[in-house]
Amino acid sequence: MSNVDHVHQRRIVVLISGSGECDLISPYIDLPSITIDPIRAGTNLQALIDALNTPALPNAAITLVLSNRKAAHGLTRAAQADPPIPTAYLALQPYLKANPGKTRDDYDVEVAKIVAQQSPALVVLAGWMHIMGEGFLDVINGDRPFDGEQKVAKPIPVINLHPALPGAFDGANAIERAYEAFQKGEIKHTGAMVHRVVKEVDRGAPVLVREVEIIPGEPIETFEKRLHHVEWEIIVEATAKILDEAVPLKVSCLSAAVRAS
Ligand SMILES: Nc1nc2c(c(=O)[nH]1)N[C@@H](CN(C=O)c1ccc(C(=O)N[C@@H](CCC(=O)O)C(=O)O)cc1)CN2
Ligand SMILES: NCC(=O)N[C@@H]1O[C@H](COP(=O)([O-])[O-])[C@@H](O)[C@H]1O
Repeated sequence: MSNVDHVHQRRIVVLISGSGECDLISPYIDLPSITIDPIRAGTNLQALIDALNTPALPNAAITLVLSNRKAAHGLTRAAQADPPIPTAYLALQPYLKANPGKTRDDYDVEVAKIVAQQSPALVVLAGWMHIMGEGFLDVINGDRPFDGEQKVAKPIPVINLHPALPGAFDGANAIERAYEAFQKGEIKHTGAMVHRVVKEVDRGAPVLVREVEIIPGEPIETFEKRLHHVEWEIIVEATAKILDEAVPLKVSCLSAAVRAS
């Protein structure tokens, strides 16, 4: 299923990073054994796109995909969705270069402005590799204006997909770090989670946590493939869960019915 008319759909904005290397990676075919960077292939965005308006993710629309990497393959995935999903690109260093005197905080506010203008019910970080500062969080929480005096009417929930268990491997490169820790006998398994986004990186309240085993002797590529499959499941389940909290389906359908009458 795809993104359909989002006039009456529950609106989602997805943030991604990534590169353009991974045309061969899809949520529904086995990850190739070749060593390409699966961390930024947009496969979790694809899982969300494919779940839209199915029983897994009913009455929902992705109204924007924003990337901080121009070559992110997720931008292609969004453009190839049916109907195409609008995309945007805004990276920190080009922004600072183009706006002398502006700061990382200004960049974070600009990201929040782009997001807030979509009036989303939910923001999903699906491989977004930029630490959000207070500039973003304060705008999204309604504590700071994003355009003149304009503030978001109520806090917009933000969730992040992270390939580790709560408190285990915060930050970037968690998959590799967990695999190495297993080889050293420091952990018996790892996992993946979706958590709420707060200022402290990867320390927001878990929304969905799923353990992933590491099999002794298996190469990292095999382990990583198994972990990504888990991620593709939990990102859809967690998105549906938080979306239902933000805009209960009965309310969303009722408003659609009223508009249609
Ligand atoms: N305030 C928060 N921002 C973000 C969170 C969060 O929980 N709170 N989650 C991250 C996602 N993430 C891990 O899940 C993560 C991504 C990136 C980094 C990081 O070190 N980023 C560097 C730049 C790295 C790069 O550009 O490749 C940085 O921002 O300077 C750590 C953790 C998303 N944001
Ligand atoms: N710290 C954040 C982080 O590591 N996020 C990770 O980026 C990948 C994105 O994959 P994708 O581009 O194929 O969706 C995912 O493995 C996700 O857990």
